[in-house]
Amino acid sequence: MDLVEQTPAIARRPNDEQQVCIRAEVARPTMIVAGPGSGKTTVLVLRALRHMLVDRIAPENIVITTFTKKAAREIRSRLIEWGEALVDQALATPGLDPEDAATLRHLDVNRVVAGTLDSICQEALGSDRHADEPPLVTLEAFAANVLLQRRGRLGQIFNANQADMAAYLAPFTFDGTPPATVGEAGRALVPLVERFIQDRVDVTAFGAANQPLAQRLIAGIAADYRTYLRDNNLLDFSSLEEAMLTRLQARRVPTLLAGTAVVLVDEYQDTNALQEAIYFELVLATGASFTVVGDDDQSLYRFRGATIELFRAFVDRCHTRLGTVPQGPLYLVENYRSTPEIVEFFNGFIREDPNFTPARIQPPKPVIRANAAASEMPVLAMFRPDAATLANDLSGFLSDVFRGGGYRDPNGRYPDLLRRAADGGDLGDAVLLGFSALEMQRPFRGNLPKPRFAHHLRNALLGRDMAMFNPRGRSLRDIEQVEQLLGLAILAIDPPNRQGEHLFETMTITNEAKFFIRRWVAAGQALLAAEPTPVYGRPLQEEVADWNNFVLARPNSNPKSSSRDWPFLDVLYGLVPWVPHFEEDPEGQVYLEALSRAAGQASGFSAYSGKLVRPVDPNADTDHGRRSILAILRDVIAPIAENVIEVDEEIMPSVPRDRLNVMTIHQAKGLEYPLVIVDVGADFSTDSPKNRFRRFPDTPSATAQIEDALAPFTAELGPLRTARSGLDRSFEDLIRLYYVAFSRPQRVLMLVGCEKMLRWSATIKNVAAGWRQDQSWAWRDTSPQPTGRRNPSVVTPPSIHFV
Ligand SMILES: Nc1ncnc2c1ncn2[C@@H]1O[C@H](COP(=O)(O)OP(=O)(O)OP(=O)(O)O)[C@@H](O)[C@H]1O
Repeated sequence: MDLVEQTPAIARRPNDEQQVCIRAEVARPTMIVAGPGSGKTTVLVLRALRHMLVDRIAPENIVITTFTKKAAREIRSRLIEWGEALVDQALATPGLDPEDAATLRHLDVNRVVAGTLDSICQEALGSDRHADEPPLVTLEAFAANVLLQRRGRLGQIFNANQADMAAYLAPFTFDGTPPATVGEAGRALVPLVERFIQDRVDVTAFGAANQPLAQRLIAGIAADYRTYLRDNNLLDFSSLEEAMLTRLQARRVPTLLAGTAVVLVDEYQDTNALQEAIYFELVLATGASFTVVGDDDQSLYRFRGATIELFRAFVDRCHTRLGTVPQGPLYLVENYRSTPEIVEFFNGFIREDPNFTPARIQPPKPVIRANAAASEMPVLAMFRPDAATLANDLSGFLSDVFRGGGYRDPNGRYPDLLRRAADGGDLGDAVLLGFSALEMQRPFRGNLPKPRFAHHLRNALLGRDMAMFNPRGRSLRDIEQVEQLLGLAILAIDPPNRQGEHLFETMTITNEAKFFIRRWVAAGQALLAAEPTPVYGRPLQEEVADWNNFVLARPNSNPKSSSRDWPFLDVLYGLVPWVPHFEEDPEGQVYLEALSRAAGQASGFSAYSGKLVRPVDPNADTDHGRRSILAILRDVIAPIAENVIEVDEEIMPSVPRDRLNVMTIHQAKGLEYPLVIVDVGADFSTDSPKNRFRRFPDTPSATAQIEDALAPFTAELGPLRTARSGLDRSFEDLIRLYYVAFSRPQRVLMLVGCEKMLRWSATIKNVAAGWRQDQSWAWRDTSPQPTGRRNPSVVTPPSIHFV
């Protein structure tokens, strides 16, 4: 079997269901519900094209929203590719009306408004300001955390009421432990405060006098924070969407959306209450037609407020809010993505646990069926005693498939040779998906972080001359080149010869931050001492010395002295040429974007806007130059050292073809690959309570607990969500997660894990490996054995072939 990507849909005739919805009336909302790979996104794209080509709706009046930037790019490229093909074909029609021909020639499909709802809100509100209005700045989560601490007075309040606050926030932290520092409290608080808006919580009732002290304090912190944002024209992601809703409710539709005639929403199952309100108001304000597509079994974003019940009740909600009964649900039942063996596997998986059934859409949607002929390639599985052995064997398998003559089952159970596509197939046709993409375990109680499977795999691949693309696998602060660049930047703006000490040593920042900053400075010093090759004849030492002259107000003939101030970004970019990894390596480019974003965010909330100011008296406490350095250290450098800056690999338009792409399952939503490897438990070698939340939770997840805590104050959502227990919802989330993973492959699905999970008497229970919530195990054949025969030592599910 060659690992070839499937032919795109446009090459074939859409199936009947798709034709039904393509012919749907424009004015009535439409709901399409269908399983994975059935063409939901394809329908949206075709529908948009039909509106442009048949209904003559201008592209800029069509809005398509999707869940990730990557999916938005995918939709845009399909629109352009298929749109151009259709236009060419139409133009070749004999006797075409000249007016129609002129319209077709001028059609610019690129003008369709396609993106995530956040990005569309950002663009619509940002481009709609009056000339005298200050620009809106959207804050990232880390900046929101910093501001909560400072402007929401979290620091003082937390320190004065630590026992109450820590106990209240404990269930909402990553591992359920009470936050010990203000930074940790901030991290637990940000999602709660965002939800106040996303879930449209009655914050007055939440913080009322009869409520627990911690709740009252949190309501106050949130109020101060919101006031600060409002007064300073700052928005976090939830207030960005809220601002859009307010405009729409007041019928002040932003110019970008004013002419909207069509609203098409992909992945509607992950919509939150605030987003639902935006869609309804946009439709009411513009009279646009409204189509949503989704799959209740693929809702993954509960932690961002996604409320599957809104999708399940779409028909009723449309009726109530829009006053019209939508068409649907319409079903798509054929899967055009995967082989029948894979479809059978994920169909079985989603129906495995009877406790999951009530969480699914009612009436149940039809079971998805494969459109392709049988491939004779079963679902594969590779289980090994430990993560290092597994990494080694998996890299050997990948090397056979993508670099060698192909992989053949040594036992001849499936006759086909598995190999890369003859026409340009490469490692980029494969993806490794897992619960997390992290390559190191989180440090626990001061222990050194231990390498995880993805880390072993990176090394094993390197050993066979192959590489990985996993920028999110490692923390920014641990990357060798990031250490060097930030070390150099600190040496440039905060040289040690200021009364014998770096300024950062005198600051009240966390010990964690200081620890990493010191490490970076040492890395920077080492690079300086190594005297790297000059760039265009300029030695690195000179670049650093010039910045030193600027910040210490020394006479300086260099152009740097000419300006009154310099954005810290210029310091970073000035040093980048001596650390070529950032320009040459795809992972390096992603890291540089994250660093630039951290520096850029400072312009929105930091004193001196993230700029380095020329000093007058560099050693005086009141000097603005000196203070501007402190602000950069506190608002840009310290957050990176505290590991709160997220790496966003979505900025890469495409992953290099010669690398194995590693992603979280969340990121893989909506995507497809010829070969998908799903990590179902490579690092689960014991039944450790610490990793139970990833495989078989014994307590409700942090997100489920936040939902429970807010339920009494969200009159509408609360009862909907809590109809199922927090623990049930945590199980549901895991089932949906792995269902999405198992339905991504086009040709081959391979599960990888630790052998101990397969023991007949295994204690490492794992939803991804067929365990049901009632502790029974689908992979274990419990039918009565003939007398005298003992149970085998390991389970061997019939539908999976172990390699
Ligand atoms: N009618 C069709 N004929 C042939 N191929 C199709 C058809 N519809 C969709 N496809 C192909 O099937 C694959 C899956 O389609 P699509 O991504 O639209 O499915 P989806 O329902 O949105 O999937 P998911 O829910 O998993 O995101 C794509 O490669 C697409 O090109």
